[in-house]
Amino acid sequence: MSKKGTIGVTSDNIFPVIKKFLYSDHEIFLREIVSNAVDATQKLRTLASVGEFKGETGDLRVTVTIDEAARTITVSDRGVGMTEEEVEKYINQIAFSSAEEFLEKYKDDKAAIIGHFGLGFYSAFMVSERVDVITRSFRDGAEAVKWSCDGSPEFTLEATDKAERGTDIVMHIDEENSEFLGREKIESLLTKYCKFLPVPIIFGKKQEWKNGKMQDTDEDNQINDTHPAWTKKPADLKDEDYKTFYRALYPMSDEPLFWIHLNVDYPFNLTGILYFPKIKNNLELQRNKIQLYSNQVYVTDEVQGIVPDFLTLLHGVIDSPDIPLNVSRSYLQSDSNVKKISAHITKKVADRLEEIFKNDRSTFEEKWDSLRLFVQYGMLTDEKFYDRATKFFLLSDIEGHKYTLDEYRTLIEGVQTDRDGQVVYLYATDREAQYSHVKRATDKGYSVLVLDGQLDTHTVSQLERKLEKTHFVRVDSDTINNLIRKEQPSSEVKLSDVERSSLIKLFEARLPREEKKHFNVAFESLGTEAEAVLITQGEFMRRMRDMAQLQPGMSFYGELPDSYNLVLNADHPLIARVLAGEKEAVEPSLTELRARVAELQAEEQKLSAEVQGKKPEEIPAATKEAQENNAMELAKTEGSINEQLTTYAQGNELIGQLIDLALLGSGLLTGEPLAEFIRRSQRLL
Ligand SMILES: Nc1ncnc2c1ncn2[C@@H]1O[C@H](COP(=O)(O)OP(=O)(O)OP(=O)(O)O)[C@@H](O)[C@H]1O
Repeated sequence: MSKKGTIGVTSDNIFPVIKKFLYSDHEIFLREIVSNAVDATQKLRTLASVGEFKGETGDLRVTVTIDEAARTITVSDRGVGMTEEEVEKYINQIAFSSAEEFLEKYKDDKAAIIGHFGLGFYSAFMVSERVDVITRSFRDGAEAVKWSCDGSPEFTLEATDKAERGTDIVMHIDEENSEFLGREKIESLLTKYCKFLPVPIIFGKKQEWKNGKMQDTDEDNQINDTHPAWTKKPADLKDEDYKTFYRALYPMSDEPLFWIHLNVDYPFNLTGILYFPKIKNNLELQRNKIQLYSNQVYVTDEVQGIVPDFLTLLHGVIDSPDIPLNVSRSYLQSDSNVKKISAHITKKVADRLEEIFKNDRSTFEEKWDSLRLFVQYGMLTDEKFYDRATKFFLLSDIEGHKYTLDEYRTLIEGVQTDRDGQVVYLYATDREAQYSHVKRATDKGYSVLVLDGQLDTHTVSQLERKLEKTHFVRVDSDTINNLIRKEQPSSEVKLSDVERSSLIKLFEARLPREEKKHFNVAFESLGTEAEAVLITQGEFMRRMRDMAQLQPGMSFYGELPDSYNLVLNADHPLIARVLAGEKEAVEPSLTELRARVAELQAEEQKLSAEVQGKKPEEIPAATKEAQENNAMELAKTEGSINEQLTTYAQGNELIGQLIDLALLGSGLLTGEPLAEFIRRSQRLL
């Protein structure tokens, strides 16, 4: 028997297309050819188990060999093999037409196909100038045949000698792809794609270092673990087995925190193990660690679109023959199986966390810091996950105690409800820098949370939206009496208008002048025991700015300067001392100017009364002019007062010292201003 033929092609020659196709992904040929060998082996096992094959199955292994001199890679199996008719049918017709169909379908979208599955046998032509298939069917009396094709649509098919059942695929590697003739290259590809195939894959012998070089030992070099942990029953696995498997997947990683063994067979098939890694404070670095398999064949480690975004932070393996692989990612997301799979995994992950929380809260709390970012990300991006996570999401207070949302509410409700019935959650983002504010709050009997994570700003907004009558306020956003506003109004500030405006000028004169910071002087009556001067930063603007840093489209807030309040405690003796000093040193020379200001202000009021209710055109020109002149003189006189106050303030160390103490109390005094503060303090001492 010897035969020549032409593969039934519609297009002239699709081989050049195959060669170019997926140029950067030529390596997948090895996965395709080895998994065909594994399929053929599995089929034989099945036939043997149902009694259709009665002979000896023998050692069912797949071997991969390289012959550098002959420039070939051979993949051999002892599976079902093919008869001549089967070669005609499967290799010439089915394999060819499916390759052609595949190319036609995805010629514009090839990069988007998951793991580039489906090209099958013909992917061998991406790297070969000729491919031989030497095969003998398992059927009694079947004769061996050799099919050979050099990449043109012509092939030959002839009888050949082959003692054993099974198939050898011999790929004659072309010049361009010589790299695939290297042992290390092939070993690394086999490790990537075939590490967990269910039939032993043997690639040469294990090597050892001997007489100054690497030499073969007698032991076969088996690439794969045919029974990876995820294919076993959870009941048969110990914690150590899960950890060992994790190390096999990610040799350099820290130990995982927890894991989930997935095992579903209805309404779709899915197995796998997902691990919770320690997530450091950077979301991006953690992605793409989940490996996707289809019946133990590695497909891809890019699982976006298959699992919700936040789950891509997990590590591990998902194996599902029900995820359609030869489709584009955009199609995937709308596939109903994929949607179900995605929802199922989300639920399992939440259930598992809840279970650990309930059964072993102390371990859960211990690991919470490494879990928190993941849980928050899930809550923020997945409503269903949010609902489930509210049972185990934890808030940490300044002392490190951890509470669920419900527990915390119960704890603070009594003391921290304001006059409008809002429960106020106080928090610090930096317990060191905000220490003095934290202390004031805890001294007052308030609880303070620590929210210093990458996603906390978003979480705060989410909780305010989700929880009723809930308001989050950072400890330094107002003075202690105003953080949580109660029934009794805070006591009145007893300062005259002139005193107020003098103090504003005096302090403004010494406030730091920075482009990115804006200070506003305010007054409060905080009692003689409280600080003389302190700095607060309004919650709303600060939060908007924090958000702007994390979210594109909010850059408007990001560009605004940081806005702070410098709060002067009118009750404090040091403020009284500043005023007294100013009154003694500056006021005498201001007497005339102050009197003039009073006159001008009275005049201004009189003129305003005259024009009140009149349209601009009804106001006499003389009145308008008088108003303008009056305003100009007022500004000028006030300017002179301010000048003198400023000059005085600049030479007054007490004011400088008070401001610096307030900056220090909010962690805002650094660099040269801090050095100057130290020098001044020494002088004063
Ligand atoms: N090593 C082998 N032993 C026996 N039959 C084989 C072997 N390799 C390929 N075949 C036959 O050739 C057919 C076509 O192979 P091809 O890889 O193109 O497609 P497939 O395996 O059916 O699908 P896939 O696209 O998932 O690889 C197979 O279905 C099988 O019948």
